[in-house]
Amino acid sequence: KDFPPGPQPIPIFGNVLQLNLESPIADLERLAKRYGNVYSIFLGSRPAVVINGLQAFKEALVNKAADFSGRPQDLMVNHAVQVKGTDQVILADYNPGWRQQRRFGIMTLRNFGMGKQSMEQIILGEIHRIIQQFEQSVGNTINPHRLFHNAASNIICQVLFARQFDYEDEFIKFFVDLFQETSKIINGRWGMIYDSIPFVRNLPLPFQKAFKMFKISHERRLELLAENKKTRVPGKPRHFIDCYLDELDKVGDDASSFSEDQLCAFILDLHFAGTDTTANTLLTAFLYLMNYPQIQERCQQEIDKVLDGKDEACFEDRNQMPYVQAVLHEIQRIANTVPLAVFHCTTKDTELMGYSIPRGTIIIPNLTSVLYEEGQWKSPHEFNPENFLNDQGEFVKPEAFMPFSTGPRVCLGEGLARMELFLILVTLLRRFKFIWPEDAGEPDFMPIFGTTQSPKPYCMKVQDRRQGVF
Ligand code: HEM
Repeated sequence: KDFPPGPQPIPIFGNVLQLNLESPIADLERLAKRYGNVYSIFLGSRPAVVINGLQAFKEALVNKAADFSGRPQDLMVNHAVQVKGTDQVILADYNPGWRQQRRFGIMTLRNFGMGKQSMEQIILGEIHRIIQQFEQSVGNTINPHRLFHNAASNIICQVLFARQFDYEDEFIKFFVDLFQETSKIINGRWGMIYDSIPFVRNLPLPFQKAFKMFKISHERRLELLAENKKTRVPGKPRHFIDCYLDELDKVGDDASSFSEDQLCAFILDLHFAGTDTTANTLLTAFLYLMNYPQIQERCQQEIDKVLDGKDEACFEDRNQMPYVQAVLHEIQRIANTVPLAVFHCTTKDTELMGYSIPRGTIIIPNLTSVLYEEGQWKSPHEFNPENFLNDQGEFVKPEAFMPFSTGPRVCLGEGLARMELFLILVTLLRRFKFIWPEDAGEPDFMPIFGTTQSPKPYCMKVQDRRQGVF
């Protein structure tokens, strides 16, 4: 009674056959037009409520945060990722253990230099590698797909365990493949089928690949932990893993949520969440900047002016770059990198915009609906930095800008991600001009859907902006 309305489900399948599983985004938008901003769909026999638009987001994820911040526990992603009953962090339900782990994670990332010099140094160090790769491609075309994934992965690896891998290293290759492939499976066609139709779960269907890859990834993380323990000096942390082990020494694993298994899970969460998201946002950035050359050029003018006489950019410089800030935010808005956030779950019987929603209902926060919401943006459906500029040309951030979601589950790595995006973009635009190759045809801006969505593979032509100057 009073459950949100939605399309009529059919037995066994619920509504999954009525959605385009290649990308359900357009169908979800169509359903919002028909049923309103809070409506229901059935994943097999499981009810889910889709939340759309800023108002519903604020009411659910902020004002009623305690009711709407759980995580479902019986989806493919839980079965594939969870090890030995650990809670993970991303997938942990709304409970004291999750809160403890999350608080530790935020604090440790911050102390390791989130907003401080050392994190900047890690990022700038990795940028040198990216530059080297681009230098080799000057005058030619390059597919940057793997490069940005490697770079994002390497940055988070240095934070987690102070290792910077060669881009050809097996370790980095394995994890980048794992993240790219499984992020497309989890919320994609096969993940939806697994979640909706329990009797197919043991069949040899493509989702089995995700299970296998996560199992291998667990073994690799165990090896990494064992190696790290050989050189660790308690009380002298070198990176995230050491900090965690120090904390474990302090609090013990009996009465706390801290344990080595939980650490192993935490590493995967940060490595996964920190790679595919940032890399795909960067790929979207260059796809658009190449195809809007006047916007790229205006960024370069501002960058040249602000960085004049400086060797390197720093994160603080963003305050002098309103246009670059506007472009970067517009890129994140249009990229819509995590289109359905991570599914939430109600922790108790609750209400939303006049509807009753029982405890344990899957909540799908449709971030796309907010990032493209009519009435919230000057140009909701176009790539236009004016969405983030006022009449005086100053940078402004509308409330509906929430690519990192909102509420207690808001992205834990937002600070790191924002620093990476700014420094990488600014440093690369200062040094190179990126050109859409003449023979590349019309650009295809329609992303490939997944938990994180990515642009279709493309090539870029690279020109060194210093040539002719020196
Ligand atoms: C452009 C880059 C990124 C975007 C767009 C992004 C977006 C998101 C979104 C939408 C969520 C789900 C929030 C929700 O459930 O409501 C999330 C969660 C999370 N993100 Fe990010 N993220 C990015 C980068 C990162 C990085 C670099 C890290 C790691 C350092 C990270 C770590 C996490 C974690 C651990 C969570 C789970 C938080 C929790 O459940 O309490 N993310 N992110």
